[in-house]
Amino acid sequence: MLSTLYKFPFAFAIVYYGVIPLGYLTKWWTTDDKMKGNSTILVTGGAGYVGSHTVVELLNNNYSVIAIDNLVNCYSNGQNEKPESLKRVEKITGETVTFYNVDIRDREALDKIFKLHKIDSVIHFAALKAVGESVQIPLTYYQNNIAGSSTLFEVMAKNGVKSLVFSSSATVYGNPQFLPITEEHPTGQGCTNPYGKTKYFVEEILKDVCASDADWKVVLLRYFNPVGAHESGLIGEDPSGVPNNLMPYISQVAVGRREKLTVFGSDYRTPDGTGVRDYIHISDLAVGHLKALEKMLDPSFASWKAYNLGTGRGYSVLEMVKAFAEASGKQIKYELAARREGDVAACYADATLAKNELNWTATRDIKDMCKDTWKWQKTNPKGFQKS
Ligand SMILES: NC(=O)c1ccc[n+]([C@@H]2O[C@H](COP(=O)([O-])OP(=O)(O)OC[C@H]3O[C@@H](n4cnc5c(N)ncnc54)[C@H](O)[C@@H]3O)[C@@H](O)[C@H]2O)c1
Ligand SMILES: CC(=O)N[C@H]1[C@@H](OP(=O)(O)OP(=O)(O)OC[C@H]2O[C@@H](n3ccc(=O)[nH]c3=O)[C@H](O)[C@@H]2O)O[C@H](CO)[C@H](O)[C@@H]1O
Repeated sequence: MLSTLYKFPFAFAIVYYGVIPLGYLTKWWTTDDKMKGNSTILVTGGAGYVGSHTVVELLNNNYSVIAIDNLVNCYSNGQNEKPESLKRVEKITGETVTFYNVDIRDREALDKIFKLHKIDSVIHFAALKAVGESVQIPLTYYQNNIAGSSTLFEVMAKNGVKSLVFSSSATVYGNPQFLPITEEHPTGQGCTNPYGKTKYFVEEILKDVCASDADWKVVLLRYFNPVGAHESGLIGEDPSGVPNNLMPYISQVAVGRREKLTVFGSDYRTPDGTGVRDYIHISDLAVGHLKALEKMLDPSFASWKAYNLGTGRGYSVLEMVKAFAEASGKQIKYELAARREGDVAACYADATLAKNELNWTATRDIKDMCKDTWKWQKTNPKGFQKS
């Protein structure tokens, strides 16, 4: 049966998927994943903010990419349309992205993809990520992020694919007990919201999976605060509704979509009283995933390992406002307000381990982060949706 599948992927696709946009079939029919130099990577949540930027780096580095996404948090012209972010990725790279509108909780659909393609590794981004929303609808978050991840891992194991990079977050460290935060910092204890807990729980699941089967290789990447956009200005962060995070809020003030920024807290024990974070350019973050894939090919790499991805340098809210005003030439109106519940005063990484073991270090500074965000925002004031 399997050999038939590989010989006749076209027919298989029609039988199992019914109506599929012709482009995808053409891709299956004409492109042998192995024709490219590097390996084939399944990217879950590939149409999202971090996913799309990582797909650019993968394609630029000769990997073949199979992207899946259920479109819950990305813009598409229709259920059978490739998401706009991935169309833009194709424009940037000149390469085609194979895309499936699939939910990671859909075991059968996932299994078919693993059987259609010879997948070498998985980069797992797909998740719901709004902290406030996760407090309102925790079961949805546990179902999507934990049950979804566990289904994905089961399908991977069944198909003999046991190499994974997981999108984790500095949120697993909770309220920092020391700064800068190293990977040795305790995790899980201070996770105060369901979203943060899902990151911690999935990390724990993966550690157990590695302990049970020595064939698994897992890299947990703990992101600090990803910001910025691809230097082309073609892809970037596209939050729906009012942005929760600082950088997209500032850029929407600059472009005139919002009147002013509310600065949450000016009485923290930080140099100017506002919260300090380790902002990292999204393209640097994306490169970190390629370094993680390379690391897992090292014969000495076994089981799992966690790495911080940050710059190691913290910036306050007011420093970010100033840097963005300089990059955009726009005045950023703001007002000082009370602290936001759940916020910590300061959080920044010790990224030495990633430097030493992944040969990765952030290369873009705060000016690049603001310049690229502004380029994306001013050329796409409404994000990917054109009108
Ligand atoms: N952006 C950040 O600030 C940040 C920080 C730390 C960690 N992370 C993690 O990085 C990953 C990517 O984040 P992002 O900022 O790109 O978010 P995003 O929402 O832009 O991308 C996630 C993508 O996953 C898709 N998705 C969600 N649930 C799915 C499901 N069940 N099946 C298939 N697709 C699904 C969404 O449609 C979306 O396109 C997430 O796991 C997130 O928790 C993000
Ligand atoms: C509690 C919370 O949401 N945590 C998430 C948020 O971390 P952070 O809270 O670190 O990121 P953020 O961008 O929401 O906030 C950064 C800093 O800006 C401040 N700020 C933010 C928005 C605003 O309108 N005004 C303002 O002053 C905020 O108080 C903090 O000091 O985002 C991260 C990704 O980037 C992770 O997803 C975290 O889990």
